Amino acid sequence: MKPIQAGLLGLGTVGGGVFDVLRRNQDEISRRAGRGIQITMVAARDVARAQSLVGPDVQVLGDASAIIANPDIAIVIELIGGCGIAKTLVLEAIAAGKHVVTANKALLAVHGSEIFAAASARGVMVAFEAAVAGGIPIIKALREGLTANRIQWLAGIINGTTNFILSEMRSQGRDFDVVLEEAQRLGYAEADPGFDIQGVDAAHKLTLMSAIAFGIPVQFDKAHVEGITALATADIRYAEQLGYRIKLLGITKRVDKGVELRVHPCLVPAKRLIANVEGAMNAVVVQGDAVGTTLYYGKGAGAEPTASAVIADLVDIARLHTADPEHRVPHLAFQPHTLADAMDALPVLPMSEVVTSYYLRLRVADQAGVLAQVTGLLAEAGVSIDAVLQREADEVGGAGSAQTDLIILTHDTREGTMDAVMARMQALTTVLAPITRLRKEALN
Ligand SMILES: NC(=O)c1ccc[n+]([C@@H]2O[C@H](COP(=O)([O-])OP(=O)(O)OC[C@H]3O[C@@H](n4cnc5c(N)ncnc54)[C@H](O)[C@@H]3O)[C@@H](O)[C@H]2O)c1
Ligand SMILES: N[C@@H](CCO)C(=O)O
Ligand code: NA
Repeated sequence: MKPIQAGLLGLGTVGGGVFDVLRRNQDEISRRAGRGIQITMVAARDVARAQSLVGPDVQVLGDASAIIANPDIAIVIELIGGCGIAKTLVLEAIAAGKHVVTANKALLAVHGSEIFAAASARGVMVAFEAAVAGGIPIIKALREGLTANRIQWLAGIINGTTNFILSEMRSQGRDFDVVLEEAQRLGYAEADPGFDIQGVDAAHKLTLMSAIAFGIPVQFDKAHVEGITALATADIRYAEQLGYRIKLLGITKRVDKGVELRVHPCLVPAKRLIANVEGAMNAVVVQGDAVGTTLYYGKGAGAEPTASAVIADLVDIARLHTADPEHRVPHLAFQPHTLADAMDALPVLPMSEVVTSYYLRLRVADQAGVLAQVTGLLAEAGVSIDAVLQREADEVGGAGSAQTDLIILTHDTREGTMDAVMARMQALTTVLAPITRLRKEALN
């Protein structure tokens, strides 16, 4: 059989990795796919540079649309990123009847409904394993491996850049900004690293996993998104003293009233495997009713780990493209006509309805009665306390300091209740700075 031809749009970190891995492992890949897979055309901004990277056998153009229009190209690999030109090109490829492989989680989390509908109508596949947790085959696992299960929840470290920053801050005491620069140099960070550190990238990935886990449409606009920019090293230290690690987690959970969809820094018991996922590594824990808890771990960013996922999608397409579209795995695992009803039955809940436990840090006046005032307000609101840690004033503010840190861990509480009680605590004259609130999850 003749090799299937692909056009690659964007020869940056991931595009370069795809090109290299496909060339290096082409024999094994074609033995698996049943035919060769060749990138015969590349679109790049800097054509001369790209041509020198890919060699003379590959045609390099500045105009991506010309590649999409080429009748020999069956698969378009979109590795430009973002929701601008990338969206136009993906829709153009679908309209031209080309299958699409993309690592672009921002595009699919925001415009997935439109893109998947267009692809289904045209009978083409949009494959996106690389968009979530890089090289970890989590889309494959959720869509196919766990298909027997009613998924109850999943939680993951799904942004390598922030996990790298948090790991280095905790274990080496390094500064946030210095580690972020290193993550950018290593090719982990998004083009706009604000997406990483503000939790947006993790929320894009979580939105896609949530849709696949529960059979609901992608609803990025309903996700609760918090990043790590407000996290203080003091909190990382206190969490450790209490037996926890702080991780930026994406959590989606099926509860009675609907689905939780949230990204925020989170205390996780230090003994959990996921608490020990360090550096740019990713991990996703999935709880299914039949299988129980499963854990997926690996490199979530970087050229070749991400290329591994892109090429897996290319192989799937090479095998499946002649199959009747109805026999392919649906984009979001569930048959598309069932998604809207499921959304009514499982609405994404506002954060005020989420029930979780909390870590609170209050900078308070070091005087008698403050602890009683604060715990009194929690008791009045019906919030039960799990642990209290009070630092010596000298440790916090230096010798003779009149301030101290009070750290409180709570049992499960509705977020709306916690918001109200925090407002009352904040109004106390003995509370001297904005209260830090982090969530805490047992993940068992
Ligand atoms: N870097 C990672 O570790 C990683 C991991 C998973 C997913 N992703 C996703 O993969 C995609 C690519 O990321 P990246 O890190 O390789 O980015 P990158 O910035 O390194 O590469 C993007 C490339 O696209 C090129 N480009 C821009 N506009 C173009 C156009 N109109 N025509 C042709 N080329 C154009 C740029 O010049 C650049 O070389 C993004 O969606 C990103 O979110 C990246
Ligand atoms: N910027 C992303 C790349 C992988 O999607 C990360 O750091 O995880
Ligand atoms: Na993946």
